[in-house]
Amino acid sequence: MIGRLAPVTKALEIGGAMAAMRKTRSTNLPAPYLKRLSVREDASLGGDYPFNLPWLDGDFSLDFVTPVTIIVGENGTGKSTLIEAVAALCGYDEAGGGKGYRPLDHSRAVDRSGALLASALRAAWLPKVTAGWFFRAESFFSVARFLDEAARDAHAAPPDFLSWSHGEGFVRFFEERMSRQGIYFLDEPESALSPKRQLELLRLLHQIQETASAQIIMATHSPILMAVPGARLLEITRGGLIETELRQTRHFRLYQDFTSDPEDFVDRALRDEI
Ligand SMILES: Nc1ncnc2c1ncn2[C@@H]1O[C@H](COP(=O)(O)OP(=O)(O)OP(=O)(O)O)[C@@H](O)[C@H]1O
Repeated sequence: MIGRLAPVTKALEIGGAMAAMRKTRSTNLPAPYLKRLSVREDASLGGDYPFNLPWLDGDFSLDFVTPVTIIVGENGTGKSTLIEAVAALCGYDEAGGGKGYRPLDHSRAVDRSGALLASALRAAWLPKVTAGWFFRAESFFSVARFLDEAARDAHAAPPDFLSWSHGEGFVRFFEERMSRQGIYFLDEPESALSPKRQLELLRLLHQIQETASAQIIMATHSPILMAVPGARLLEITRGGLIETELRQTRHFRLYQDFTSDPEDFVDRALRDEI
């Protein structure tokens, strides 16, 4: 009797798992889901920040053609503002978190520039996905605390990302969240990660790029994270966003210069010759 029931139980378990997976997937189409970003015809550009960013004009548009899109550029070129704006346009709080999460106290002057810029933009989807996350290193701790409190309120086990080191907590968080279908925004995720931990994130991003199981839009200064095979690398400059390659980025060339002869590099840097 047991022998006959076991396969039935197994089949039920597999059926249950598949049903659960189907429940968390809203589409069988591959990423990218957000296909295009463009400026609304009725947007009034110019004037004050963020509408005066040098690359933003009426013709600005950005096509997403790969599951993983990586945005690079110098400090102050507008990467964070752009990521915040796209995240806000997709329904995320510009302070970071999941949809509907308001983990930060917005009464205390959190910058609204991303949401402001979102009002000038239009998004085209195929299909529109509603799951995902906006990861910002600076708000990770309040988000993690919020997740623990929300789990406790629901009498569930808290995810407890904070009882790990910063880097370990970040990587655990990425592994847990980004294994699900959705759109994920990452703003400089390397900030708490050692180069070795960045490799763990690189592997995860590579898997997402290969399987097209989620869409990632990430701003980074890390040459390791820029190196996801197959991902589209865009450099943000005053003139706009241009497609580039890892070895052409200033970040890569600078690190290459440094590692090939650190003493000479530092010497030149101290004389302000780099
Ligand atoms: N609230 C604000 N008011 C006015 N200017 C701002 C404001 N926030 C940012 N800026 C300016 O807008 C530009 C873009 O800022 P942003 O933070 O998006 O750059 P970034 O490329 O993400 O830089 P980083 O690499 O340092 O994170 C910068 O010149 C910055 O000084």
